[in-house]
Order: sequence, then C-alpha cells, then structure tokens
Amino acid sequence: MSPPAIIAPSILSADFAELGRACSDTMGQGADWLHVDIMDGHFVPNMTFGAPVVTKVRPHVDRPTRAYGRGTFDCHMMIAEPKRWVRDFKKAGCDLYCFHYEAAVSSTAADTPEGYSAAQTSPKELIRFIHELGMQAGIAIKPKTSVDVLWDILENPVAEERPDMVLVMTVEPGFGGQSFMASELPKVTALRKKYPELHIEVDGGLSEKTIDQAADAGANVIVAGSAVFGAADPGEVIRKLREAVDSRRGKL
Ligand SMILES: O=C(CO)[C@@H](O)[C@H](O)COP(=O)(O)O
Ligand SMILES: [Fe+2]
Repeated sequence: MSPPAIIAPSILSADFAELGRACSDTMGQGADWLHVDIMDGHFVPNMTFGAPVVTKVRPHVDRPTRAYGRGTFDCHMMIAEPKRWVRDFKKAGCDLYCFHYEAAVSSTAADTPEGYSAAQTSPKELIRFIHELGMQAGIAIKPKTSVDVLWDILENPVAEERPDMVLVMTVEPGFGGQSFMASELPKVTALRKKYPELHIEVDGGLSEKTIDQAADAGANVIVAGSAVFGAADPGEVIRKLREAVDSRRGKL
C-alpha cells in the first residue's frame, strides 16, 4: 500500500515578514511538513533565502520525533550547487534535503573555502553525504527531465545511496502560483507502479481542483503554496488535500 498523505504547505506563499508565525499557524491548521523553497537565482530565475533564515524559523515549529514525522522541514533546493549547502542546512534544522537531479549532474561548481569540494558529485554520492549527516534525502526532477534518469538511482543495492523521496515537479521551478502541468503525472504513475512504498512528492499548482489527478497517479506528498496560504480557511484546504490522497490508498 502507498504511504499515507503528507501535506506540505510551501512557505514561498507565506508572508515573509511574519514567517515564524506563518509557519506555526500552518502547522496548527493541520499541515504535516513545511516545504521550504530555496532558490539561488542561478538554477532558477528567482531568489528566496538561505540557511540563516531557516535557522530562525526552525524554533517556531516542533521538531519531528521520527523520520517523516510532523514538523519535518522539507527543503527543496533549487540551487546550482546542492553539495555545497548540505552542512549548512543540516545545522539550520533541515530534516529532508531534496536536491535537483539536473543540478547534481552539472559540473559548474567551485571548491568552497570551508575545505571540502563543492564540485558536483553523482546523485548517489550526494545522497550518501546527506544521509551521513543524518538527514533524509530527496531527488527532484524538472518537467523537461525524463523519469528514466531515476531508475538506476532507485535500484541502487546500497541503501545509503538510495533516495527516501522523489519529487516530480508539476511546474517549471522558480515561482509559486503557476498552473499545474498534468503532463508530468505519467512520471508519478510509473514511479508508483514500481515502488508502492516510495514517498512521491508533487509540487506546483496543487489545489482542490488538481489534487484528484495527482492522487490518482499515486502521489502522496502534496506541496501546496498559493492554495493553502491564499485560502480563507487553510485548514479546510489541507483537510481536502489529505482526504483525496488517503481515499485512494490501497486502490492504486
Ligand atoms: O518549488 C516551487 C516553485 O518552484 C513550489 O514549491 C511552489 O512554491 C508551489 O507553489 P504553488 O504552485 O502551490 O502556488
Ligand atoms: Fe518547491
């Protein structure tokens, strides 16, 4: 059976001037995780914030007591040098470090002054590094990236080098409030068929209008920014998103 619904509001749509309170309010409204979008202006044409802001926000939300527990900080790293920031985000309180496949396999990074190489490694080496620091590891793919790049990574017999979650982007990364790309759902269907217990996250354009399609495909981790933070009753939206996913468990 697929894993239960995990609803992860994207704080990109929150009021940044009140970020700590926005995060704790959202948790009080029934969110499971917080989805934290990190953008560097290189990998995507937009910038958000880095580890110092995560450090300040983290105490506003209870730490999870187990992997994937309530309060998980799900950091979506839309950055060109994912290896470079793993340590800083661990220190800041990130629980799940989700990097982009496309960034990991590019080779533009330079070494860091901290004395370790930021030169990009293979996804499996990056996953191992994230695990060694005690975080869960996620791997994300953009709409133009084929799901086929993931099979080898998911089949790896070495458990420490396998991702705990796959993120299938349902918009081009960079901005909240874009239209959902249903064209990406066959990737989710293919992943769910092969991996009944894998955490499969979808991100971009999720709302009460699009959740049924995503849930039918087999997604269980649902990111929603504008749909939650723009709602008159965010708790009601979170509840409906959860219900849509959980009502399909065991039927996929
Ligand atoms: O990673 C991203 C955008 O790049 C997302 O997490 C968005 O922030 C989701 O926002 P909505 O599409 O739900 O408004
Ligand atoms: Fe995101």
